[in-house]
Amino acid sequence: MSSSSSKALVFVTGNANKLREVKEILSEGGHPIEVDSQSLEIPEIQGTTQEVAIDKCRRAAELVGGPCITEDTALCYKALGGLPGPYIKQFMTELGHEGLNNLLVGFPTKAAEAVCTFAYSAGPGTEPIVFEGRTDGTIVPARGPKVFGWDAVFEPIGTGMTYAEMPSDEKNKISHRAKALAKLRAHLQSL
Ligand SMILES: O=P(O)(O)OP(=O)(O)OP(=O)(O)OC[C@H]1O[C@@H](n2cnc3c(O)ncnc32)[C@H](O)[C@@H]1O
Ligand SMILES: [Mg+2]
Repeated sequence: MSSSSSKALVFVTGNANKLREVKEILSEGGHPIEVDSQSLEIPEIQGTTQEVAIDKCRRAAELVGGPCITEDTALCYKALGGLPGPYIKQFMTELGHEGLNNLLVGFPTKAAEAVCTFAYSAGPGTEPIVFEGRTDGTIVPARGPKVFGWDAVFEPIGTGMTYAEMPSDEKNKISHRAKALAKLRAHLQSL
């Protein structure tokens, strides 16, 4: 982790795996974007993914005192009307990989959408802007290393592999996070 005294863009997150993927994705392509990071746990409100993301980014900008980005990941089960959605972290912690499957016992569809919402604030008092990326998949019994969140139980449509079974560069080509970051990158480059 590093922190910044200048006005470099700061990614505020308490999740080391997110930070690693964001750095990997932003370093690719012809125009790498550099971010500093601050490991802060920001309180998260209840609401839609966008409401949660905007509120978190507002709080982060106040703490950082400059431009920052935050990221929220939701896992939305079709059979459950989009839940657990932005509350997936607590579901993951309490139920584990098996529990994330068991939630769907009795439901005909195991379809789920991984949703990544980046929020960017130019600084304290500036309304955050959000950038969203979505990847469709299926909830399956865990396969692959259980290193990052629910990666082992999410199989993106048409890949035959869970996120956890993919080499990181493969995940980064199709992931919810990569799609959201492509939009954020375009915005930052237009400033
Ligand atoms: O500090 P922040 O950035 O909020 O980090 P967090 O870990 O609290 O993250 P979220 O609030 O967005 O909660 C999302 C949950 O989903 C998990 N997660 C996020 N991205 C994921 C990915 O690409 N693959 C698997 N699990 C992921 C993550 O570990 C959390 O349990
Ligand atoms: Mg969080």
